[in-house]
Amino acid sequence: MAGFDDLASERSKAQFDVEEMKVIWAGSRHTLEVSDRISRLVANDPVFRKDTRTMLSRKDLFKNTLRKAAHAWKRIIELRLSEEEAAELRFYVDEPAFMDLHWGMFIPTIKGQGTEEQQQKWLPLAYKMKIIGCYAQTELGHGSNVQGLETTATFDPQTDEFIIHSPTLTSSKWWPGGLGKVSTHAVVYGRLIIDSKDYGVNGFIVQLRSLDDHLPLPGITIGDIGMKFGSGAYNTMDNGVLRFDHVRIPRDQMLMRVSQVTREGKLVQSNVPWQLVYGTMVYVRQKIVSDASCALSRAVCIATRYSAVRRQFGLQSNGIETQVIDYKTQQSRLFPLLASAYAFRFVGEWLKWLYMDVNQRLQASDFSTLPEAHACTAGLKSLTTSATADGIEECRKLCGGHGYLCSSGLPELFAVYIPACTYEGDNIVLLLQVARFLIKTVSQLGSGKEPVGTTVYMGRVEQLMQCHCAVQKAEDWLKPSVILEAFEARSMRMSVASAQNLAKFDNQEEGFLELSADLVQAAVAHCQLIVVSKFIEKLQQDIPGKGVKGQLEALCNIYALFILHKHLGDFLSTGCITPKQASLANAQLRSLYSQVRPNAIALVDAFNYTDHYLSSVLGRYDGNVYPKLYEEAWKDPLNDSVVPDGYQEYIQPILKQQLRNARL
Ligand SMILES: CCCCCCCCCCCCC/C=C/C(=O)SCCNC(=O)CCNC(=O)[C@H](O)C(C)(C)COP(=O)(O)OP(=O)(O)OC[C@H]1O[C@@H](n2cnc3c(N)ncnc32)[C@H](O)[C@@H]1OP(=O)(O)O
Ligand SMILES: Cc1cc2nc3c(=O)[nH]c(=O)nc-3n(C[C@H](O)[C@H](O)[C@H](O)COP(=O)(O)OP(=O)(O)OC[C@H]3O[C@@H](n4cnc5c(N)ncnc54)[C@H](O)[C@@H]3O)c2cc1C
Repeated sequence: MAGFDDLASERSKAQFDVEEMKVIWAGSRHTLEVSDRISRLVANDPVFRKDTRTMLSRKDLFKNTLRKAAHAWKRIIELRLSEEEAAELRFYVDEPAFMDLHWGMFIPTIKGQGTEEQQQKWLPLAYKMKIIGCYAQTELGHGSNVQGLETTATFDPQTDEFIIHSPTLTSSKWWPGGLGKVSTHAVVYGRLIIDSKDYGVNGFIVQLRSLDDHLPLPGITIGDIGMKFGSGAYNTMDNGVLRFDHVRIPRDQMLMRVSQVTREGKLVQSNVPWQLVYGTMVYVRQKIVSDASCALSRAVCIATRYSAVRRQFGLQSNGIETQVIDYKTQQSRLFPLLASAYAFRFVGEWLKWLYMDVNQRLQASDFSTLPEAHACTAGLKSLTTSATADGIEECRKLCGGHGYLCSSGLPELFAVYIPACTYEGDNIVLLLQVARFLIKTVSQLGSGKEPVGTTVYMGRVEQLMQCHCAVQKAEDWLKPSVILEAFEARSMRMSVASAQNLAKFDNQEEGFLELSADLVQAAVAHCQLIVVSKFIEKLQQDIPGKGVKGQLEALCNIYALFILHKHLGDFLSTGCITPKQASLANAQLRSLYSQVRPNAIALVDAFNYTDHYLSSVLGRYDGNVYPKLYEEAWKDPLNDSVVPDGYQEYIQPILKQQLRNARL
C-alpha cells in the first residue's frame, strides 16, 4: 500500500546508522534514553491526547490545559521524576501553559536575582508548587523598552514596605503568561523609587491571589488579555493583564542580588553588573534557541515523510507517479530546512554550554563574558526563531493542500511558534543589540583589547579585509576552511563598513538609527557565522556510527551553501567571492541534495519523535496518510449530522427563494 511501502523502502536505503544519529541529535545516550522513555509515557497516557485541541472553545481548551497540567504534576510526583525527566514530560505534553512560566521564568528569576536568603524562603515553595509564579515585565505601553516601564515600587520607610502601583493605563502589566487566571505570585518589574528619586527598574515578588480562594488580593485587578492567533495554539496560555492600586509588600520582597534597599531606605549596589536584572531573559533566550531546533525538526519531519509518500505527475514504467521528494525544487526547499534543524541543534548545544560557563564565572565574580553571552543569546534567538517560523510555513507549503488542514499539525505548530519571534525580545530589537556589540568590538580593534569568544576572528581584520576566496572548482566548497573564511570575511567586512559609515555621523545615536537596517544585516551575518562555525566544530568531535559523520558533513555544507546562496548579495558586494564562485557553490549545493536524498527519511527518523508529539496525519511514522486523512475528516463536529444545524433557518429559505425565482 502507498505510504507503508514508500517509507519502508526509503528506510531500507539509508546509508548511515540511524540509532547512532539519534544519540547525536539527543546530545548523549542518556538524554536519548530519557527523552525516548518520557515521550512514550506521554504518548500512551489518554489525558495527554491532543487531537481535539483545535475544535474546543477557549474555555474548554483552557480547562483541558489545566487538567493536563495537574495530571502532569501528579505523574511527576507519583513517578518521582528527576528535574530533567519532569522537564521532558512538560515538553512532550506539548501545550503552552502556566507551568512553562513558573518553571521557565519565575523560578530562574528568583535563583538568578534573589539573595541566598530570598532563595531559601521562596524556592522550596515554588518547587513544591505551593505557590505558582509568572514573570510580569511587559506593560501595555512598554515591551521592548524595559527602561521605559512605568510601574512604580515606592519605598515607605514608615512601614518598611514597597508600594506597588500602576500610575497610568499604559503601565498595566500586559502579556505575562500564566498571569491571567492561574498565578498566585509574580516577579513584577517596576521602577524603584526612594525618597522621590527614581533608581530604575528592579524585580519584586508580589502575591496576586489568595492561597485560600484564588481571589485577587486587595488593590489588584487581573484578567486574561483575550484570544490570540490561531485555533488551539497559544490560547492554552492565560496571558494576562494586571493593575496595582497601591499594593504593599514587605521590603524583603525586592529581589536584592543586584542592589539592596536597607531598612533606612539606602540603596546599596552589589559588585555584580546591574544588567543581571535582565538575566532571566538571557537564560530564556538560550532555551529558545534549543527549542527552535525542536519546532523546525518537527515541521521538517512531517514535510519530509509526506514528500516521500505524496506522488504527482511523471508516470514511471511501473505505472506509479513520481514521489514529490524527487523533484529538485522540492529538495531545494526542504533539505536546507533539514540542514538548518541540525545546525540549530548544535548551536543550541553550544549556547547551553556558553550559558553554563558564564554562570560559573558569575559565581566567581568574573563578569567578563557577560556581554558576549548577551550578544550570542540575543542574536541566535533572533536568527533561529525567524528561520524556524519561516521554515514551518515553508513546510506547510511543501505539503500542498493537505498541509493547510489542521490534521497535518502544521497550522497549529506555526500559530504556536510565531510569537517566539516577538517574546523574549522582538527579533529586530535583539539584532540591534548584537550590532551595538559588533560596532563596539570593531571600534576597539587596534586598541590592544583583543576580541574574544565568537568575535575572535575580528582580530584578523587585516587578513579578512583583503583575502580572496580560493574556490576554483565546485568541490572546493566542501572544505570547512574555505567556507569559514568566506563567512568570516563577509561578517568582518559588513561590520567594518557599518562602523565606517557610523563614524561619518557627529551624533553616534542618530547615526545608529539612520543605519539601523544595515546594522541588522551585519548582525545577521555575524550570527550566521556562529551557526556555521559551531556546526564545523561539532564535526571535529569524535562521531561514532557508520556513515553518521558523512551525513552531518553533507548537512553542514548544505546549511552553509544555502545561506551563501540566499545572501549572495552580501558575499558579492563585499568582494568575498566572485560570481563564478557563487555559481560553483550552487552546483555543489545541487550535488549535496542528491547525496542527502536517499537518507532523508532516516535523517528525520533520527529525531525520534513519536506520532503523538508530531500530531500530524501527514508525518505518521508508518506513512499511512490517505486512510487516516479520510478517517480524520469524519471526526469533525460538522460531520456529526448529515444535514447541518441551520439548514432550516438559512439554507432552505434560500433554496426555496431560488425555486420561486426560477418559476417566475
Ligand atoms: C513552550 C515550552 C518551552 C519551555 C521552555 C521554557 C522557556 C520559558 C517559556 C517561554 C515562553 C516565553 C514567554 C515570554 C516571556 C517574555 O517575553 S518576558 C519579556 C521579555 N522582554 C524583552 O525581551 C524586552 C527586550 N528588551 C530588552 O531586553 C532591553 O530593553 C534592551 C533592548 C536590551 C535595551 O536595554 P537598555 O538597558 O534600555 O539599553 P542598552 O543601552 O541597549 O543596554 C545597556 C547595556 O546593557 C547591556 N545589556 C542589555 N541587555 C542585556 C542582558 N540581557 N544581559 C547582559 N547585558 C545586557 C547592553 O549590551 C548594554 O551594554 P553596554 O553597551 O556595555 O553598555
Ligand atoms: C505570546 C507572548 C507571550 C509573552 N509572554 C510574556 C511574559 O510572560 N512576560 C512578559 O513580561 N512579557 C511577555 N510578552 C511580551 C513580549 O516580551 C513583548 O511583546 C516583546 O518584548 C516585544 O515588545 P513589544 O510588544 O513592546 O513590541 P514593540 O517594541 O512595540 O514592537 C513593535 C515594532 O516596533 C519595532 N521596534 C521597537 N523598538 C525598536 C527599535 N528600537 N528600533 C527599531 N525597531 C523597533 C519592532 O521591531 C516591531 O516591529 C509576551 C508576548 C507574547 C506575544
